Amino acid sequence: MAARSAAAGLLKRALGSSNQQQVRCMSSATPKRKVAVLGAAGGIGQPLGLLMKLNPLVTDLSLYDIAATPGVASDLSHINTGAHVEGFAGDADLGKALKGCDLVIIPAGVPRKPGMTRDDLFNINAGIVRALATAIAEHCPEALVNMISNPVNSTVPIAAEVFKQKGTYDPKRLFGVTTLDVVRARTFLAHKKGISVKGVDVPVVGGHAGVTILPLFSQASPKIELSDEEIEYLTKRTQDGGTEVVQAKAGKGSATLSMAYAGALFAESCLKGLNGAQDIVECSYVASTVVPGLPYFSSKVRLGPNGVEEVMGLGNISDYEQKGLEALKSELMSSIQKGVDFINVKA
Ligand SMILES: NC(=O)c1ccc[n+]([C@@H]2O[C@H](COP(=O)([O-])OP(=O)(O)OC[C@H]3O[C@@H](n4cnc5c(N)ncnc54)[C@H](O)[C@@H]3O)[C@@H](O)[C@H]2O)c1
Ligand SMILES: O=C(O)C[C@H](O)C(=O)O
Repeated sequence: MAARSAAAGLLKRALGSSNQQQVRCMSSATPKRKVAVLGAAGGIGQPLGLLMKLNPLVTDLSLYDIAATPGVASDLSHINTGAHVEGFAGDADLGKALKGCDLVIIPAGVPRKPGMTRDDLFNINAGIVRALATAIAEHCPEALVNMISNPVNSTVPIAAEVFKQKGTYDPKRLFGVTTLDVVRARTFLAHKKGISVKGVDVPVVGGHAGVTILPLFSQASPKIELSDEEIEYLTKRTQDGGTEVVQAKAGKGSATLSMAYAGALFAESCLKGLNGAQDIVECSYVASTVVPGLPYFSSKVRLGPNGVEEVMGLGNISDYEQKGLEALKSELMSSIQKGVDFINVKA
């Protein structure tokens, strides 16, 4: 998948060659791209802002949070890469933060503590996402939206319903970010088999919570023989990856650094697609007809100038994965419905 080369690019940039980058960024061949991070002062928002500041595809970086963004923006603005950085704090500034954006990344909202499910975040995060989606519809209706805020299985339908009400909905432009599941599946597979993670890829389909996360190890590349026990272990570990971090952080939040990395990979692929690159494929949770009865589903998606150019099917999956697919349907559907109802059903 394209994310692999993007990963190499991110690392190369993070390690140096920033002067070269600046020159490339200013070349007339690179279109101007404004990217906003909403929730930019948070655990994900700050390192994600850093990674976007290092990305030569970003010409303007708009950092928004309810507070503290001027400091984060001032800090990042001293880095000698091309992106112009501005910080915006509070409701009154949200419109300015969004105006002219090509891509809006949303890691705003509360994270889990041990013992919580992602759905336990719904009551707080649903309202935050509704407010941010409303502002996007008003100020940058054509931007691509990368939704990180949990529960992703519900926050994507929430944003979609807001956009529908505002008359701006384009299913090609709204993405639930599930890249961290792919990043984990690659890492866990490589570790388990004692091979280099370079070049390892694993599609992950379904949604982004517990059993709705369905890694397809039968489609891993390179082709790797796995026993039933290994598949069971790797599947569970990928599904529980977020909980593993929540428990290790012991009350101090959930994955932030690995999420910032994954979010930056996905955002870079979106920007490359917008800029006309061919064959950029990522897994993402999008409006879908891949599984009848599930209006949103994560699968491989081909990205391009319009956002989603093609939602790809599941391909051949193993009997074990087919069982996993059956097992995720009811939970995923009820999370989707909960998001839809939050916008449409009056309490
Ligand atoms: N999709 C994924 O794979 C994935 C991975 C990790 C975390 N997450 C989710 O990302 C979210 C953020 O996690 P975090 O660790 O960065 O949390 P955090 O608490 O460290 O940061 C969240 C930030 O959002 C800000 N915020 C709150 N309301 C806002 C609003 N209305 N507008 C703008 N900003 C607002 C807060 O001020 C804070 O700075 C959580 O919901 C978490 O569950 C998703
Ligand atoms: O697990 C969480 O709550 C955060 C995120 O969804 C993750 O997968 O790390």
